[in-house]
Amino acid sequence: MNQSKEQRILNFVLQNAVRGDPCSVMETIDKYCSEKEWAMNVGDVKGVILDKTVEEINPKVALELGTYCGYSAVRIARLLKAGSRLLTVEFNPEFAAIAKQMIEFAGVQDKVKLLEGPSEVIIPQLKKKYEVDTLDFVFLDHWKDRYAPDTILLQECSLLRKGSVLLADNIIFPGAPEFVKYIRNNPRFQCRTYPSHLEYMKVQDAMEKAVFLG
Ligand SMILES: CCCNc1ncnc2c1ncn2[C@@H]1O[C@H](/C=C/CNC(=O)c2cc(-c3ccc(F)cc3)cc(O)c2O)[C@H](C)[C@H]1O
Ligand SMILES: [Mg+2]
Repeated sequence: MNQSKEQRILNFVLQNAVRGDPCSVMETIDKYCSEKEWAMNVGDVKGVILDKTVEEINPKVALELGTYCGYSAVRIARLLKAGSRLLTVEFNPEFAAIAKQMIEFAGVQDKVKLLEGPSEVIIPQLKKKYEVDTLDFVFLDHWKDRYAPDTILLQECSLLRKGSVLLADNIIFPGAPEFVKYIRNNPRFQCRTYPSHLEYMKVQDAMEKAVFLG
């Protein structure tokens, strides 16, 4: 049975990156995906916007929706201070298994908890089962039509507090029109758009930052 693209990405990292070095893992994934096979990692260009947002917030508790191969989980976790944690949600078992290996190879496994399952099931479990009070930072990068419903669900589960920051990938391409409409017209969020480029391509994309006002 021939390998999946995601397995090929992981193997390329295992054979070419430096174990325990998150930057080496990110660079190796970016190299493979820009030279060999494109994949939907946030990438090195939009990744800088993600980095700056995480560094500005310095979250104690961060949530990622849509782990995929673990690229952005490694990217976020490398910036977390001691005692901080990233909860990342992935419902595809094959991708979860690949991401787990990617996170462990990068050496950030002590900061990352990979939660396998759909976000609409996991989000309501965060308080009781995963001992979350509120979330400081949420990175949305899963199915684009799920950004808005999951943002509503986060509020319904009282997981956002005054100042919680959401950062959403792919606002232009593939686009998340329902989310943009919902969040920009919502007086409870202060929004800002960060124009950028689609990972590994010369195509316009953007990220949306939304601060919950409580
Ligand atoms: C219903 C369950 C919801 N709950 C869920 N709960 C848990 N996990 C979930 C849920 N929904 C999805 N996931 C997981 O998240 C991942 C999904 C990621 C999705 N990302 C894109 O579609 C995209 C496309 C392009 C793109 C650009 C240009 C192109 F030409 C083509 C594609 C670029 C980009 O940067 C993109 O992020 C993963 C594959 C999938 O298993
Ligand atoms: Mg994306």
